[in-house]
Amino acid sequence: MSLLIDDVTFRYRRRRPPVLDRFTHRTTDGLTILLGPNGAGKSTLLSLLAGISRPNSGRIALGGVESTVRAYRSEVAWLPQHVPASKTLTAREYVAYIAWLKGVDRSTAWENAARVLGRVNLAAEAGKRTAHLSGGQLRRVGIACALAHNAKLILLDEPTAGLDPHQRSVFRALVREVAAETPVLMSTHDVADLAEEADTVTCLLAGRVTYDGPTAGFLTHAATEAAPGRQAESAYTTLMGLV
Ligand SMILES: Nc1ncnc2c1ncn2[C@@H]1O[C@H](COP(=O)(O)OP(=O)(O)OP(=O)(O)O)[C@@H](O)[C@H]1O
Repeated sequence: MSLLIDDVTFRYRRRRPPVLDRFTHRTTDGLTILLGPNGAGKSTLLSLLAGISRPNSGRIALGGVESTVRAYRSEVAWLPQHVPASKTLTAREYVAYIAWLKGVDRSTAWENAARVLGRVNLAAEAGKRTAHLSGGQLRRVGIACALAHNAKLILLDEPTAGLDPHQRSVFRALVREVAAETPVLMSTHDVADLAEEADTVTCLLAGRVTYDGPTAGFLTHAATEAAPGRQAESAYTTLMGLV
């Protein structure tokens, strides 16, 4: 199902320069990664796509459903950059609660929660209160929340931040598996780790697109002298005007 972002402009305050300036994009199936330096507008874009904020102009629609319509939010799963812990809810209760809020019935939400916690390697922590989990474990609870209902689009805001190297590689395998069924749009600073996994790359710089297309095309921006395994970083550096 395709996501249309048509000529979207967004500013946090009137008379301030826009954070996103006439941004247009149509997501394809599979995994799209969103790259850009700090402050480029990646989280802002994802919160617009999650239906949390509204564009000042332009439109966002998923399979023809506009982001301003209530039904849109239950079609989209969103992992924000900061996952708030709960003092009272266990990991399983937390994930089940999010699934229920997205419209899954109680017993299915409870079953789904156990299944997706297993997929993010947290089965052993399912009964622990989220406030007692480590930062990386809480992040994985957030990823589980994004998988716990039948979303038509999954948005992940820096999902690998704070994950240890083993969990990063578990996550890479998981995201490939998930993206084979449901389109995933994910912001990341892990250019080297993730760019080569992606089907599509979108580069943002100060709210404008510097590249939007297949990963193979992105990699052609690498310097000819870039070492093997460093092509993605080199392409990023070129597209961000850092050389
Ligand atoms: N709530 C807010 N109010 C005002 N300005 C904001 C707000 N949130 C973000 N901004 C500004 O919008 C711009 C884009 O921020 P955003 O968080 O979208 O960038 P980002 O690409 O996700 O950055 P990072 O890689 O550091 O997470 C920045 O200049 C930031 O200061």
